[in-house]
Amino acid sequence: MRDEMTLPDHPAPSPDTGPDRRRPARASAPDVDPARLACLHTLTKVREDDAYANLVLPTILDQARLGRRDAGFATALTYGTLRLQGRYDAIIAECIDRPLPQVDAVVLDVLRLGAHQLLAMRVPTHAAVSTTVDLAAYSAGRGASGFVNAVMRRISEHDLEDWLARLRADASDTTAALARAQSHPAWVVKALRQALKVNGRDADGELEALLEADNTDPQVTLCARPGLITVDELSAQVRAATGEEPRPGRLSPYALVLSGGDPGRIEAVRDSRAGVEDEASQLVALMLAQAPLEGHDERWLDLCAGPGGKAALLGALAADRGATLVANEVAVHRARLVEAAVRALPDGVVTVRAEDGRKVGSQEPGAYDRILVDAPCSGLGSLRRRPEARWRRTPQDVAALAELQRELLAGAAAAARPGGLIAYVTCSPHVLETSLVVRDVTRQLARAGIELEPLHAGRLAADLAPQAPAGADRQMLQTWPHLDDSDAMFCALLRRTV
Ligand SMILES: C[S@@+](CC[C@H](N)C(=O)[O-])C[C@H]1O[C@@H](n2cnc3c(N)ncnc32)[C@H](O)[C@@H]1O
Repeated sequence: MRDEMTLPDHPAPSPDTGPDRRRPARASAPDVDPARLACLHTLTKVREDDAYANLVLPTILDQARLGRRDAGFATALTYGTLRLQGRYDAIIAECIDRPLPQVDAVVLDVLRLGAHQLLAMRVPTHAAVSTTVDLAAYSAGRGASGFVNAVMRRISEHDLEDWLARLRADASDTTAALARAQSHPAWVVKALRQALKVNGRDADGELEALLEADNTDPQVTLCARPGLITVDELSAQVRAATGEEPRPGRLSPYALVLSGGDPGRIEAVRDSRAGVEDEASQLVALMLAQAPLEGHDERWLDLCAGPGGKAALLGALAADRGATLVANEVAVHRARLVEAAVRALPDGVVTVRAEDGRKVGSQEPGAYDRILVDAPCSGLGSLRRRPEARWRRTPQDVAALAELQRELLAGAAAAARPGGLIAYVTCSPHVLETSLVVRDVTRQLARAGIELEPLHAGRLAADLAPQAPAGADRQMLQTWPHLDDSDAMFCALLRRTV
């Protein structure tokens, strides 16, 4: 590839022409676009401090005092760059003479931001190149700007389609081609292919669409908590605050979907009568609440409740039913978030606890009628909303989480009364965190004299959702970003028979 590309006006870009760390001659701040600088600060915090972009970006935008338009541009640029970092690194690697790891980390972040503007945003080439060069000069010294200028010009010689074809052509196999072109680690590509297969889907036909869906900006989904606010009332508040007409949910009767914007401008969100919650999350909470149950139906448990979206919906449904909910969360600061999420509910409906959920089975055996185990997981089902997550997670994380998930589900089964219901939920379609956990725990408990009977979660989902999810034919429900426009949420519904 490198040989095919000629750069008559510019020297071959090389890390040698990168920033001179000894004597950085920086451009002055007025040369730098504050929106792009805010993006670079965020990327630096994500890289150096393991920060979450969605947590640090709003503060950085506030400090930069950007107007709404510039803040929107900076948000799209930051999230898009983080999601597509793998694709851009592969492209940048084709444009330089040295291995990518030899490029200064700040310069590489600047180049990634530049590549996203050239290939995924409607920024004119000259503006993308000149602002990126200015950003390099300001953040890494004037010595970096020649290098960045040359790389940006090489990137701009091809459009996205052309680059993707080149990345695919240079890849060693299909997984590597998808990993490079669709910007996912290869192990995640393999795990998602397996998840599609296990769920009876056309893995080869659908995988690229799933990966592509992970690369899109998520919409903002609200949940109108029943008994606290109706969907119509919430819709009126959305219109008043944003001027936007939200669309009704497809998977949840309580959902309203907005194209974007700051939900904090909506009064009901501020006072917790509504919350920001993906439709599939709403659906699985509703499924636990509505699954048929014989006998008493008074004591509900949310075993892993923080930050509290599902606890707030379950609490609202429990209040309507005359039931109570214990919302348990091991991390104290996250238990405080649960308290905030449920604060609009009538007193006495929800009790928030901060304990290790693995102990509940021995401490309160047979105590609960309905239990939600929304287990800590890899989050591979919500990659759209967590732009940096795919680059942080490892296969080792998945194995460690699966162990914890098994312990939590086994504890929940012991805490359910005979006849009681358990919803085992993850925001990941990875087979090690989903069906295999359910299979292992069911077998292990059978040996201990506790029987778990699976209910048909897919059918129940189809009955409750305004539109049946794509996986409604399966006993264990799996929703999909590319088919349901939601997170990839897994839900197994289990009845403890003895
Ligand atoms: C997927 S999140 C739950 C999301 C939550 N249900 C909601 O809808 O907002 C998993 C939660 O489990 C918590 N957790 C991790 N280990 C736990 C344990 N041993 N016992 C209870 N909670 C735990 C994590 O701190 C995290 O807040």
